[in-house]
Amino acid sequence: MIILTLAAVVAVIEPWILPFPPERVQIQLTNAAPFTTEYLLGGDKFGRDILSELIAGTRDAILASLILTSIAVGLGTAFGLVAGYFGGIIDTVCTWVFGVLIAVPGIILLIALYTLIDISMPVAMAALGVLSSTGIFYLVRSLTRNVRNEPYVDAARVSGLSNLRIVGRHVLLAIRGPIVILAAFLAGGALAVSAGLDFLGLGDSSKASWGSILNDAFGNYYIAPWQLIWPGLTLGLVMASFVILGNAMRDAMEGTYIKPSARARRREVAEALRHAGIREQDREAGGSAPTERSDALLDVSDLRVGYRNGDSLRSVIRGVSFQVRTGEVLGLVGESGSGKTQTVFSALGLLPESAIVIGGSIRLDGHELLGRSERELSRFRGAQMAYVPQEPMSNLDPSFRVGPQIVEGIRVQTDLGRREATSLALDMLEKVGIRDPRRTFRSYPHEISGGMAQRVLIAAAIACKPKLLIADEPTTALDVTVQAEVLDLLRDLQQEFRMGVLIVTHNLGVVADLCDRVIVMREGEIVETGDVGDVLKRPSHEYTKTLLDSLLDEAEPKTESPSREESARV
Ligand SMILES: Nc1ncnc2c1ncn2[C@@H]1O[C@H](COP(=O)(O)OP(=O)(O)OP(=O)(O)O)[C@@H](O)[C@H]1O
Repeated sequence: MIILTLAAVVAVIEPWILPFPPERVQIQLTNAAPFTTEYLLGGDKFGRDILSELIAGTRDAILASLILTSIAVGLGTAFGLVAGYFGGIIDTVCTWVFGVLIAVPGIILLIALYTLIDISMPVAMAALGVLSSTGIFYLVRSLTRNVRNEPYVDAARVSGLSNLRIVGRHVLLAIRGPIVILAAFLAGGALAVSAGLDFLGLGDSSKASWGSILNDAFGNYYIAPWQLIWPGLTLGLVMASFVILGNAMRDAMEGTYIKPSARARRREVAEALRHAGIREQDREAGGSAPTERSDALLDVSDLRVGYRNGDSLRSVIRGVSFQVRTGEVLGLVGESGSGKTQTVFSALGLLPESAIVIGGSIRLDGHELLGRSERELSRFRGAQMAYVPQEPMSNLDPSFRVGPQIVEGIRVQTDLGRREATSLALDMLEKVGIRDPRRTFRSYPHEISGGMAQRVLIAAAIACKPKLLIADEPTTALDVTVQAEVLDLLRDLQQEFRMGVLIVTHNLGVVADLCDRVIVMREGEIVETGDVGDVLKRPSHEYTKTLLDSLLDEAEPKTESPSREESARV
């Protein structure tokens, strides 16, 4: 860091600190030894001061490094983010263009350009920057693909943030570590390349440069071998400083890159299948045309969702229909894999790209949600429907303090200024039972407990007073005492705000505690629905009885469902 700062300072104040003009020749000091004459580092074979030449070459060396690195990082990062985040055709085009760039032999091209049209150093470095952006592009693209399905990115999407903001703030911040490190290595490499070109005599011969000093010393090797030391040492020290800086940054930022979750990896595999020729969303569903109004707040009708499995389509939601009314709490229960999350993700617009909505409709307050673009959906999320996820910790962006994440969502959904949004966020934190809202507001996610993180997410979800709150297993990741507190909190808030609540759970105890009505799902279908009291007292389906039995046994709900034949007998 000290060496790099020194080099940068020398580059700026170079004209004022030169001991001698670098081109001044004193024949009597030709090959003068270092520390013996007025030339501190000695004289070169023409009688010029080596120290003055080194100082004079610093500005161009740093400039070359800056131009190449900033163009490579700027281009690679921008296109990598866009390709990785949006995928599809944008990704295909970007990957193709950068694939072509990677095949261009940069140094040979530069030598040809220098020889044929005598380009200037900044132009040469800019051209090399464009060619070097491929490494950054592929790095950023792959990191972005891993991060884009992380729960906290989904959470940002659900809170209504635009894609630009999500990419610029949440994704870029999560992946910044590796980019900074690669940029430091690129900067060192750029120095070597520019010195190498000058060494070959391709640069501006009227100006002193580190490469040309090295070249002069090399030609004079048998007479004054020590002349190689100074340019070699300067180049080596600055390049090594860049590499050490890169390593130090990697150590400092270790852990800031969030590893892809199993879910994200599963999605990537599915996405690869889609690229192998699988059709995108089936547009039979929904559409954005206005539809007839229904009394229900959320009206899901004949929803069918599937995933391509080789040549066949595997249905995971098979004709699901239900309604959530204003002020009502509806529980969605079922064994693992029964389709609860896929159902609520269909409403929230969070299904992975590989999902195919085969048919049906989901209306929120009379407005069809299926088939809408991200931009259109963001008008509904946050203000109209909000989401409380299963894993509170992974739904908070670890790079930001808790408070600004709530404020950000509020400001996107309302006209409030920063100050008012901050005060609303603090009020909400207090409302969800956080004792010291200001302290929590200023904390990073890793500084708060899981229960507190879930309270924070509930505060963020209800801040804009949504009509519908969707909670996906909101207590599963919490310990038992905290579970009860969070359920109490949800009940109180639901009554205070008169929200419709759709709560996903595999736990009939939660249903009994919180819900007015319940839907029991199995293998993508609804097998039983009704008022909680009726369903729990007189379950009509064998599978519901199995779930109830496991609850009464005080055991985990059984995940083995009765066979279809057995169910059919009921
Ligand atoms: N990306 C995907 N690709 C293929 N199949 C998927 C994908 N995501 C989910 N599924 C399948 O959809 C079905 C329903 O999954 P879903 O996550 O909705 O279940 P769930 O009832 O919410 O289970 P859990 O309680 O374990 O979260 C499962 O069989 C699952 O394997």
